[in-house]
Amino acid sequence: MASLQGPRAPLEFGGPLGAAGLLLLLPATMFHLLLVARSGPARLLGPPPYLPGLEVLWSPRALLLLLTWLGLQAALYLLPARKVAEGQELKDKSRLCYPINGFQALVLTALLVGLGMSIGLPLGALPEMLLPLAFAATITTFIFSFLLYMKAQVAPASALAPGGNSGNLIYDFFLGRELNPRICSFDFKYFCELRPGLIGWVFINLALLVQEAEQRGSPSLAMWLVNGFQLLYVGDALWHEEAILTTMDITHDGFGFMLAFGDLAWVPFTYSLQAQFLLYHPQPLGLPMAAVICLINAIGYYIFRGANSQKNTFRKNPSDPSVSGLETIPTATGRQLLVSGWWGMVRHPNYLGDLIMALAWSLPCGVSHLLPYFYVLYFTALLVHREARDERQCLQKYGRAWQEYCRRVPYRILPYIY
Ligand SMILES: NC(=O)C1=CN([C@@H]2O[C@H](COP(=O)(O)OP(=O)(O)OC[C@H]3O[C@@H](n4cnc5c(N)ncnc54)[C@H](OP(=O)(O)O)[C@@H]3O)[C@@H](O)[C@H]2O)C=CC1
Ligand SMILES: CC(C)CCC[C@@H](C)[C@H]1CC=C2C3=C(CC[C@@]21C)[C@@]1(C)CC[C@H](O)C[C@@H]1CC3
Repeated sequence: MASLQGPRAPLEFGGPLGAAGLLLLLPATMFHLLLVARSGPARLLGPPPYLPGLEVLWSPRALLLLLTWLGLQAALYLLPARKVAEGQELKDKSRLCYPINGFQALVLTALLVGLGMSIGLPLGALPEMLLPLAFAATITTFIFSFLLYMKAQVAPASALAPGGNSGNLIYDFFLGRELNPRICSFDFKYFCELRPGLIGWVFINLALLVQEAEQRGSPSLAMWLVNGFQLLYVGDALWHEEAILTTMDITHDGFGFMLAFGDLAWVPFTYSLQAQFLLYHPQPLGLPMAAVICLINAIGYYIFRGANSQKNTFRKNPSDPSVSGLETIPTATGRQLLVSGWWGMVRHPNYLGDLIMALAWSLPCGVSHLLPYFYVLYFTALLVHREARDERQCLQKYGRAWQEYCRRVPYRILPYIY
């Protein structure tokens, strides 16, 4: 049976009040963005054009489509995988196994959607359904998070996350109580983190591109760039799926409303904001500017992938020739910290690359509106907050060695600035 964590576990996200605020603010922001993106003025900070009633938001067809999508992704998750990876060691010294077949799921989904389109699947009709789909996803994640909360009631104490077990219902519902909720070998958090939302984002983008082609004869260059960049990002995440097993989402955070809503609603419906904006507000983009934006995305991707791969290779095999020459700091845990290469430049080079890419995704939308830059603003806040959380956890894990790392590499994300 689940027991509550010790009284000293620090509360995050502003405690119960912050969690309650975010429970309302996150869905409200998502609907605001969806409504504003299709409005004429498209003002991020202005009021929404109208407040949709239940007859606009609720659609059994949208719910059915969402459930079919989740079912399809779950079926693809259960297909034989090219590899089964082991996760980090758990409190009880065991390790869970995870199928590595996310990229396969993306390719098979693309084939199925392609096949569907060839026999008349109206993908271009999807943009009109985004509001009811987002509403269905919101209701589904509230119900899902409640079920996850209830499941944690009967989980053994060793299965609980370090946070999310404060005893406060709202806080624990938001953060998530159980670390790796599973039914048999089906891992809900791992499944949600990379599959339905991330792959859904790509296909929502594609639907917006198809709709633009139907409306204007062909997709705009700006729409191609946004689709291409974000497909690269999602394809990369699924190709390197195993890397997710060492992220704080999998190793530290419980699975509750924050991640369930983030994965299943926030990612597909707000990360596709640039493509939504472009459908309703076409932007001229010349080839020279497009080339500059491609270069910015390439630089961002180079840093992001270089940093992530360097750390992942080092963590898997420190004597790999590509990392064995790097300078390191030993820690009391037996693990080492890289202090040269990408990780000697700033303490989170992968975040820097990710932020540069975020900028490249918004630039095709021009500079006439702030709305398409919402992702850059939100993502900066998310990564600054995430960096602080990671820093706290690393200080706890590595103590003096972490302090030494901070002394040797003083900047967190942006060299000489932050
Ligand atoms: N698009 C989006 O919405 C989001 C994208 N991301 C992206 O996902 C990726 C993963 O991010 P995230 O999980 O936050 O964190 P990181 O991949 O940056 O992992 C942080 C961990 O890396 C290890 N580490 C830190 N410094 C060093 C060092 N010098 N040498 C060796 N290991 C070190 C530590 O863990 P240990 O020592 O235990 O290995 C630390 O806890 C990033 O590229 C990020 O940009 C993240 C969040 C949201
Ligand atoms: C809006 C909420 C307050 C927070 C929601 C957070 C989630 C949207 C993100 C938490 C960590 C994420 C990661 C990714 C996507 C966004 C979420 C789920 C990636 C899968 C994106 C692709 C990268 O290559 C890996 C990322 C891991 C973390």
